[in-house]
Amino acid sequence: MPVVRTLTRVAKQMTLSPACGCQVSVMPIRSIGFSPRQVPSDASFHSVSFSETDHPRVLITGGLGQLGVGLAKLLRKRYGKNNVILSDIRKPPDSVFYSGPFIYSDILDYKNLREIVVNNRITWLIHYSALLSAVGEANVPLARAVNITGLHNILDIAAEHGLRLFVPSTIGAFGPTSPRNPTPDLCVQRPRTIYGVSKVHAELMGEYYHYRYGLDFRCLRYPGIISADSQPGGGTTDYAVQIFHDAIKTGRFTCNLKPDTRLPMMYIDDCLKATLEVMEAPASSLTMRTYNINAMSFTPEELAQEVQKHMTELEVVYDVDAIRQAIADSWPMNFDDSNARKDWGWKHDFDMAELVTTMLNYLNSERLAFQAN
Ligand SMILES: NC(=O)C1=CN([C@@H]2O[C@H](COP(=O)(O)OP(=O)(O)OC[C@H]3O[C@@H](n4cnc5c(N)ncnc54)[C@H](O)[C@@H]3O)[C@@H](O)[C@H]2O)C=CC1
Ligand SMILES: CC(=O)[C@H](N)C(=O)O
Repeated sequence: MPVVRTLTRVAKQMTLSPACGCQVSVMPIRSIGFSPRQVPSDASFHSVSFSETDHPRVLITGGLGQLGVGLAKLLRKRYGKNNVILSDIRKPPDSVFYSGPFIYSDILDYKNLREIVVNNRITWLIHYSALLSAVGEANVPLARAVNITGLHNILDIAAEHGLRLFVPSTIGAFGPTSPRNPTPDLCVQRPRTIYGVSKVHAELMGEYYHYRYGLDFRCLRYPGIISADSQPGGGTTDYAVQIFHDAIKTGRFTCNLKPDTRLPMMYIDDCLKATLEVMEAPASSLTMRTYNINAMSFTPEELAQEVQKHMTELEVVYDVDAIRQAIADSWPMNFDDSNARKDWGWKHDFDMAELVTTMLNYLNSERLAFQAN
């Protein structure tokens, strides 16, 4: 029985392969004769490995959210405009549409995804599509479909075509029984949101595909991300973006979390830098496939005080949203990212003071430009 023999060999390799994940191609899909979707073993004939091209050919899913456009800008600067394709199910604004390749892609449509990967000779896939924590709780069936079924499509396409795959996870992948201050990479993960559950599932499935099929899966657990030129998509950490907009527009901010709710946070430039760095890191430097990354940790009260150093007149009131508060109370307060710092040299640039100055400078200059027109 050759199939049984092959599987026995594969099983032996699995037991022998080091837990570090340094051997990327321990079990190529071809060696077991079927891909995760049961396609014939030669179905990946059209895949293009990174070494065959000067630059990776990158597809970003869910690219019109808070993070995708900024990441596309960074990657296009590095790899060339036409080597980075943004995709989403929404209509892009003119500024995005005319800044580089954009394509419609619904991650729930497997055939369409595969066609995009094949026709555009994609080698790296950055999977940003998701429903975040608060919107996920408001629509659990949709969150389950996009975050879990969609991820399965992504994993299969990536494994079938030999892609390097990045899937972000989050502080939301931890729950009330996790150590919260600090939260290490490896500990109990029992989140209580569909978002968190789907992200733990993504971490585990990605790592499983790595060891089982040799998928080059890379994952960072992002903290709450703060950006000036893009809006957050419905998360628990959104208050830390909204405070800046309201401070500039009205001088008054109503916070939906309690003043002493401490959460890990990061400025978007650091988040995108980390993503690029982990994607470029040699596989031999990665002792794990999923890393915490962090920059700072603060409460709404501490953030408000820092903003008030620049805008003494800012008034902050609290009107707590019970659902968001319960989520925040189950998440890490401080994130231990020592493994990322040790393995691939992760280092953040923005602390809270730098973040606040940068956000206010950006939004103020935007307001002045708007008034001048
Ligand atoms: N922004 C943050 O603070 C954090 C984000 N992350 C993760 O980073 C990734 C990107 O986050 P954001 O840009 O903030 O998210 P976002 O919510 O702003 O954007 C998500 C995008 O996914 C798209 N999408 C929804 N359903 C889709 C489908 N069926 N097919 C294709 N696209 C679909 C939406 O149209 C949207 O543009 C997500 O996976 C998120 O979980 C993780 C931790 C923190
Ligand atoms: C931290 C996240 O994953 C996101 N910003 C959310 O609050 O849901």
